[in-house]
Amino acid sequence: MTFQVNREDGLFYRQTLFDQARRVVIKVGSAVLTDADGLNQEVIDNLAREISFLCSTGREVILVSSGAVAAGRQRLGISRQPGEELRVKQALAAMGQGLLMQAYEQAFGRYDQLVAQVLLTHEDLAHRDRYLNVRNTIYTLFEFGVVPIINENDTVSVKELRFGDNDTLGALITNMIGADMYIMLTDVDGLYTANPVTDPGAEPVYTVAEITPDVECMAGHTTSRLGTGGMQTKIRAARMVSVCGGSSFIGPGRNRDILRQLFSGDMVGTFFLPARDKITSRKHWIGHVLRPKGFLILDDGACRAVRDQGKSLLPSGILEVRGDFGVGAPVHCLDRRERLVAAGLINYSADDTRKIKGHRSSEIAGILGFKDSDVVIHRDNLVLLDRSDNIAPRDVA
Ligand SMILES: Nc1ncnc2c1ncn2[C@@H]1O[C@H](COP(=O)(O)OP(=O)(O)O)[C@@H](O)[C@H]1O
Ligand SMILES: N[C@@H](CCC(=O)OP(=O)(O)O)C(=O)O
Repeated sequence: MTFQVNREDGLFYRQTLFDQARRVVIKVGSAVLTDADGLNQEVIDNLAREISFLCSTGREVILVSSGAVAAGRQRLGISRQPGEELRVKQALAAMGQGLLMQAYEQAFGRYDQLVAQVLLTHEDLAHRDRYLNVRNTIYTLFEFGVVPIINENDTVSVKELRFGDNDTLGALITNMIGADMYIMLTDVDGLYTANPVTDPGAEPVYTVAEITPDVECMAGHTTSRLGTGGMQTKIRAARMVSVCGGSSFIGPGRNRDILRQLFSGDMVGTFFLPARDKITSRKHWIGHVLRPKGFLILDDGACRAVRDQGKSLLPSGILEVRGDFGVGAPVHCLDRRERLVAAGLINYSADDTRKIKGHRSSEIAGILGFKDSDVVIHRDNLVLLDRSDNIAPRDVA
């Protein structure tokens, strides 16, 4: 299979990238942290030991941790019901987040490692000033030698704008702070060619050079009662990190020495190499953090110009405009079959874009009575996406 590299090359890449990684984000999922009785204290103690060890090697580490809902459930003594309402989960998270932090505070305390709680909503990352504030806070915590422990602020997150799974949140944080590596610890040994829980013939994948549609097809949803998103959200997260130049890893969170093993070059779990063509942090923010306020359907020529020739989007290539948005809003560009092509910040409002669609740039001033730009989306504000980046519902946010 073309997306995989051979074992020797894989080992070499891993060793080099782990040696060089100075800033690392570690995400630990509900499937590992929690069991039927709530938080698994042994896993928390072990994580604290392993992360304190990494910090002692001079690395800056962030922990993205789930577990608030499970901890709240444990304290209230109520079991999980099928189709549980969001408000119930939010109430459980409100109870459990404090308990989760208490568990970490104690566990890290044994190694004299300081920790801090950072709770985020999607809105915090979608507003550029808030995004930069969060980043500065994290950098300052690093200066103090503190490990930030991040979770979604479940209690205030509205349904439509939730990260939902912490895989995505961890990837956004990795790119935001320019971390070298994103480590996702879960309840399976890594990525398999199919879900190993349901398919006994599934084989482990060690090193992924490029996240092709073949790789995406391997990923199934979660079969655990505790996790959210399964491998699908992990692969998408790995892809987001890879296009920004970082590497990712998926591996077994219950393995006692997992971080020591990884950083000493053991061949465990699945490693994803950085993409060859990386995008800037600003383009990452446009394409992966912002949710679209509208959609543009493009003709084939416009898709080719944007995707293959790196050009700006002209009004002549737009077939249809969906949604109601203002100047500067984030929009998604789709092809005729409604497959995702790109995301960008638009130079005209929805009403004005509807008026100029299908026309030449030289006609804009005549139609609108003004012309702010020849192009509808400038290529500096345009980032290519594909099917697997589609995190937004097709109706407008
Ligand atoms: N191809 C695959 N390889 C490995 N695991 C897979 C695959 N497809 C689906 N899975 C599922 O993904 C689960 C891990 O994801 P999830 O339950 O969301 O964990 P977490 O809480 O750690 O994020 C595994 O338990 C497994 O059921
Ligand atoms: N934010 C929620 C967890 C979300 C969640 O389950 O995510 P994941 O760990 O990716 O399966 C909590 O703290 O309980």
